[in-house]
Amino acid sequence: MKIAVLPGDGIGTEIVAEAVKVLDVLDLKFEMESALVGGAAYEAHGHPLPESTLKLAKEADAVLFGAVGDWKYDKLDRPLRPEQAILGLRKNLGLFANFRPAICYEQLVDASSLKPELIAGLDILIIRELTGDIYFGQPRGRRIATDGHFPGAEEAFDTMRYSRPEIERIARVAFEAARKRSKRVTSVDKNNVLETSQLWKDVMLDIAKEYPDVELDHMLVDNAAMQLVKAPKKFDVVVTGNMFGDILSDEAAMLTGSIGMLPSASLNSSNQGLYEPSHGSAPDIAGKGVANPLATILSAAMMLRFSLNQAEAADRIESAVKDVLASGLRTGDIWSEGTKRVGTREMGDAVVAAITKKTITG
Ligand SMILES: NC(=O)C1=CN([C@@H]2O[C@H](COP(=O)(O)OP(=O)(O)OC[C@H]3O[C@@H](n4cnc5c(N)ncnc54)[C@H](O)[C@@H]3O)[C@@H](O)[C@H]2O)C=CC1
Ligand SMILES: CC(C)CC(=O)C(=O)O
Ligand SMILES: [Mg+2]
Repeated sequence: MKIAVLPGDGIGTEIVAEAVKVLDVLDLKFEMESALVGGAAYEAHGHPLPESTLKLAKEADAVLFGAVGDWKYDKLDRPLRPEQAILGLRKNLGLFANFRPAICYEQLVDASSLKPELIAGLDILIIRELTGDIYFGQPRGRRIATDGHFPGAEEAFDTMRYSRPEIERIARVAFEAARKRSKRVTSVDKNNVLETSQLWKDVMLDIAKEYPDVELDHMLVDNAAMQLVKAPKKFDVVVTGNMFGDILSDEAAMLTGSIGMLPSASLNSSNQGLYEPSHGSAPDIAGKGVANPLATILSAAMMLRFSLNQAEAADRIESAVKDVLASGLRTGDIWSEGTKRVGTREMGDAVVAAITKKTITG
């Protein structure tokens, strides 16, 4: 088994180092190989997703990814921007199904700005379609106005596009996931305005016929954004398109205490996966040693469970994370009165120590 380790930029390198430390202590039989990606790869090789990095990712059984991007690359041509690396990996590996579980750990209920009764016991699974929609639709581009009325004015356009097969396969992923949970799926779209969303809803209704044991409801995305903070526990499995899922999952992260707590798994049809925290490279805190590594560590646990057939090891990581939170250690993003503030490295060390202690005491 081989894991491609792609730390990327900003806090990516800091948090992935902690996840690797945790994987190392499990003493499992796999090989890890690292490569540059994003801005780091652009600096070294002139491209955010060099052929060698893509090849490593394709050949690996799983990819552990940090984050890419920095404001300093904002003026680069789009194909050279660091974010194209993660989009390119998703597309090239066919990672169409993105799982973003928003779980509020008991120990973090008080850290949230939401009322405890709203989030205690929260366990939502956001399933985001990841290789279609406006992030990939063609044509896209910019036009210089030529009519002379607005000399130099520019028009820019992107294309929101979904095909029936793309929606069918993500629908099945959501219904299958719901079967293992509460048997409820909420499909989120904007069908009152968008053609793509009308197709999305039609296809969801069609696929629902294959799953008579699962209840399907539909919600418009603006309402869903509101309901997520009003009554989050009413949701169980949420299935939505690429852009809406991007936005709603960052919102849902705050129900768990912080964006630093939301892991993710992006899978293709052969269960090969890329595992990354839901957040970005956080240039504002990069290099300070304060980023929360738990979303990445929990993503590594998802990797063990989904792609590497190591469910027991995944349980050990998740249980260690709970122990560490119970012991009162917190990075700044989840800190609250009465808990102990620690940095990225100390948090990773604490998870390693919790795993080691459990191994020794059984
Ligand atoms: N998958 C990826 O590689 C992603 C890359 N990005 C890129 O990341 C860069 C920064 O984007 P932003 O919009 O600032 O989003 P971001 O998610 O990087 O940061 C948003 C806010 O959350 C905080 N934050 C994020 N992760 C944290 C952690 N683990 N611990 C503590 N605080 C954390 C940051 O400090 C910041 O205040 C951009 O270049 C963006 O394109 C953004 C999202 C995903
Ligand atoms: C480059 C972006 C689409 C990454 C992002 O925000 C995400 O996947 O959550
Ligand atoms: Mg995002």
